[in-house]
Amino acid sequence: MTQPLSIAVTRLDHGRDLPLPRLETQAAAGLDLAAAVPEAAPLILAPGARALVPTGLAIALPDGFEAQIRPRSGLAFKHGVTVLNSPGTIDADYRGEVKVLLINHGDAAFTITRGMRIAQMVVAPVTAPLLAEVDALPATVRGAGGFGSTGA
Ligand SMILES: O=c1ccn([C@H]2C[C@H](O)[C@@H](COP(=O)(O)OP(=O)(O)OP(=O)(O)O)O2)c(=O)[nH]1
Ligand SMILES: [Mg+2]
Repeated sequence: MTQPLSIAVTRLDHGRDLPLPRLETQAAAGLDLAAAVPEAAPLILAPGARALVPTGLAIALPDGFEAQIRPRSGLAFKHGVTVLNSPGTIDADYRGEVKVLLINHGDAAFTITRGMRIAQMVVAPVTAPLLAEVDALPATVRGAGGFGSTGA
């Protein structure tokens, strides 16, 4: 069983009445994020349009972790609505509102209502990369081959 990781969260004024994100099933990888758009003003995403959707949440990840904002496959499959910058990156030192950059790749307008689950947030460990410049890199069989170099 995976050890739970405690993450401090605050609900901002415009998200106060929305439930905190939770794992929808026992071993789900992502916490579903809900849209904190006003009840009286749903956000209408025209075909081809994008929008930064508020979640009403701010978090403080422990050092050594990031959060990734990923699409929900159901929205992508049924409506062509996905996360434009997927996976969005939430840095451990970010204290602003978690926002979701959605794009409508579908051919119909998509309406985002308050509380609609629009994306999911996966928390993952990161390294602290320290670049060490060298004159030559260690040789490998692949070398510089890439972008289809092994065939179709
Ligand atoms: O989908 C996203 C992506 C980013 N962020 C917030 C958290 C993240 O820590 C910060 C910066 O994100 P990123 O580094 O991807 O954007 P940038 O264009 O490089 O902006 P910055 O110069 O602020 O780092 O914006 C979100 O709320 N949602
Ligand atoms: Mg950045």
